[in-house]
Amino acid sequence: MTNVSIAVVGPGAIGGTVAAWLSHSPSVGAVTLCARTPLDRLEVVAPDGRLIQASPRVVTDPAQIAAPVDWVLVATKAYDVAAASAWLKPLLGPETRVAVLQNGVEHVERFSPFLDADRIVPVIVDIPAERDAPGRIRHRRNGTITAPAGPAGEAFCALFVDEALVASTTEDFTTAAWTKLSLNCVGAVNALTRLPAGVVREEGVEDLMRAMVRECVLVGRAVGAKLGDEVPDWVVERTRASAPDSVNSLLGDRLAGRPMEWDARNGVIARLGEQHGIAAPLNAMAATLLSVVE
Ligand SMILES: NC(=O)C1=CN([C@@H]2O[C@H](COP(=O)(O)OP(=O)(O)OC[C@H]3O[C@@H](n4cnc5c(N)ncnc54)[C@H](OP(=O)(O)O)[C@@H]3O)[C@@H](O)[C@H]2O)C=CC1
Ligand SMILES: CC(C)(CO)C(=O)C(=O)O
Repeated sequence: MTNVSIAVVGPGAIGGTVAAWLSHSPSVGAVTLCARTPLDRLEVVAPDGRLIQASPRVVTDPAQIAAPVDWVLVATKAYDVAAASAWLKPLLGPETRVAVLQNGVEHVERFSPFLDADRIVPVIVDIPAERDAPGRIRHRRNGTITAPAGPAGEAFCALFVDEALVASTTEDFTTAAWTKLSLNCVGAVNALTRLPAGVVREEGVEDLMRAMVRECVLVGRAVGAKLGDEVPDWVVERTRASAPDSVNSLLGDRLAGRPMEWDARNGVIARLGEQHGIAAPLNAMAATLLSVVE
């Protein structure tokens, strides 16, 4: 398919990065940014230092949408989904699909109150990106995008052509989502300490992170994810490999005084753990403390 029309709801760190790259994709026609805070254009510093620029149409009110699009990409934070859903009505035609680019494991559940579940394409993004100002983003390292196998997931992945964002489908989306949640749950350590990735090098922090991930692994297995015993070590290695000054999106929210995705990233482990008789006290504590300090 060529000349695909796309609307990105929530052009922040992830939405802005993806929109900038898609604006240069040969299969993509018009890109529209559905923003809460106005922005003039996108400038993304790519992992190799290139400046990727794009000037898509920016709208700040659903009334400004004149026609439906082929794809809606929602990249707001999980806690902004209800407000973001106001964009859906004018953007949806009979064939429109909605890709949800968010962290957590509840992409479909989050959007089900607002739209038919068969239109929703849940997407896992592993793209470290930091927004310095509206439309100004540092895309720190080449990223991956993972969607479920099937025609919709494949059509979505086909939009991405640059090696900076490698998109692929998986037959086992549950495992992909819980693997990413394993990585994300330890972000609470950064948000609670207000320290970037380098905090992993402080005494005792690696062990705390492994223990948090072990809870995630046990709950993930209970809901069908295939997570090996090596996942806690993998998370620590990945965190150690990040630039010590890199700021994950949870810490980014805390530093900016915004709400935080403590429920989507830690609370969910405790909630689903409780349903399956698995205690997850570290993640429960992280969620509670983050809810208090936000
Ligand atoms: N940043 C990262 O490195 C990664 C983030 N993620 C996940 O991706 C998702 C998005 O995160 P991220 O890009 O960091 O978040 P950001 O806070 O950078 O961006 C979210 C954007 O959504 C906008 N928004 C909120 N409500 C609305 C609304 N009603 N209508 C239109 N726009 C709205 C915000 O507007 P405003 O400009 O007013 O704040 C902001 O531009 C999260 O689930 C996160 O966990 C996943 C992988 C990596
Ligand atoms: C793992 C990481 C840091 C980047 O993909 C992320 O998911 C986030 O910042 O929320």
